[in-house]
Amino acid sequence: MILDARAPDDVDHELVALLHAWLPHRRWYPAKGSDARLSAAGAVHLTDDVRILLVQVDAAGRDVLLQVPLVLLAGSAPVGTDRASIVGEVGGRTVLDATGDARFLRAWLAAADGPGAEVDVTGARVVTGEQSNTSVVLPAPDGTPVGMLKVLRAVAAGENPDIDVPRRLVEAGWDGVPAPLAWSQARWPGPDGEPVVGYLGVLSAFVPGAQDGFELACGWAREGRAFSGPAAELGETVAGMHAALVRAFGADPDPAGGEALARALHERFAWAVDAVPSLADREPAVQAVAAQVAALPTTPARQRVHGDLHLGQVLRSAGRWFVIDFEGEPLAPLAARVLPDLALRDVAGLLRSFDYAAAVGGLSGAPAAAWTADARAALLAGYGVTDDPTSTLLLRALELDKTLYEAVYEARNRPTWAPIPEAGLDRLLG
Ligand SMILES: Nc1ncnc2c1ncn2[C@@H]1O[C@H](COP(=O)(O)OP(=O)(O)O)[C@@H](O)[C@H]1O
Ligand SMILES: O=P(O)(O)O[C@H]1O[C@H](CO)[C@@H](O[C@H]2O[C@H](CO)[C@@H](O)[C@H](O)[C@H]2O)[C@H](O)[C@H]1O
Repeated sequence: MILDARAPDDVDHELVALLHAWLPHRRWYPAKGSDARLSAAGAVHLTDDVRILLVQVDAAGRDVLLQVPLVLLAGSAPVGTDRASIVGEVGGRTVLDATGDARFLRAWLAAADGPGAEVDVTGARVVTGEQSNTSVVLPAPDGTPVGMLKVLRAVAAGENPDIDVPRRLVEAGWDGVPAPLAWSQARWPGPDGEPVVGYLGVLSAFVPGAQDGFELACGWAREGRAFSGPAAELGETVAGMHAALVRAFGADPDPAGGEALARALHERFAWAVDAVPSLADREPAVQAVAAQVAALPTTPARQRVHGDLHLGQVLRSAGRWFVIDFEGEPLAPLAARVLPDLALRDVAGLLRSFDYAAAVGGLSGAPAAAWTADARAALLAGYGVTDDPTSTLLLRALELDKTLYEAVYEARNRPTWAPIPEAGLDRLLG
């Protein structure tokens, strides 16, 4: 079923006024630190007291349509309500963030497509953490977690790789991804007023006992324990994922050689300098890497990839790795995130993650270098990357590209972590 958004009413406009104060403190708010203009683009009325507000966020250089599910309660918030979920008050009604609310979840599941799952919405638990979206654990009636609902925060018209790709991977027979169980879509007026359809969220099979790969790696780094075993298995898992992506979506030969990649690196650099002007003095070194890449007569075929693979996107359960979050880089436009790309981009993303895990795990200097070197070698061996000059250069260029992205990401979201990509640039640019 496709849910239709209604034109915004007076209550929606009042709700947006309330959100001015609440949204900037949400981890998933995409325009932190900039002076954004918020407006109501429409609302899906799930029940009389639950609505999904679609909020247009216009910030310098960024237009995002945000999904904000809200409950409007008569009277004050019930005792025990998490303070962070209280948005404010409108017309004598208390406004709550609805993502973990049984009323919202019941209505969401009733409107969703897919095989579905039997869940007890009253036992829902919102996951807190470093997220671009909001995830909710849903238990079965016996209390065992059965599904993970991801409420997408930035919504966009068209296919969503975070739903489409896992579905296709499961169809291609790959079991390294949690299977999508239910997904929901809405229709709202697009920029030219014509209706467009996009995804609101997806419920995926819950991976029991899963450990976040980043937390796991940070823990091992903190203990000074070599990560080569899990890293090698992760390399094998990613190789299996890439093979399944080719089965599902095919692959295109690369007619442009290294020039296309070099151009993309220049563009990434210009984008990064625009956001973080202090990067400008890296230009000669970035250009030198781009020039080497441009001289490559051929590069490997392009295929669908994960696009933002890092240790926070992999889960370890019962000695196996699972890959999640196929949304691509949240700071990139959707059209760019679904283009075929070099499979090595995902490998480079994981290599970057080892730098983060070492730093967050408290390692620096020679112990950090030794820990990351060991994990890197194991990942590359597990994946099957050979150390020929072309692969080495491609990986360096792709790591550089990712590090520039991270410099912008950290400046916008976690400025205290900005030294991690900064050190990465020092390493990659010599
Ligand atoms: N299917 C799942 N089973 C168990 N835990 C999951 C599942 N999917 C996600 N998670 C947990 O939720 C967190 C956030 O999920 P993710 O898809 O990365 O969201 P986001 O796009 O907001 O970053 C993950 O780090 C992981 O700990
Ligand atoms: O998981 P998301 O899709 O929200 O990805 C974004 O946020 C990530 C951080 O949560 C960010 O990843 C960077 O930090 C990680 C540690 O927190 C590290 O493991 C990654 O290597 C590093 O890139 C990701 O870049 C961003 O798109």
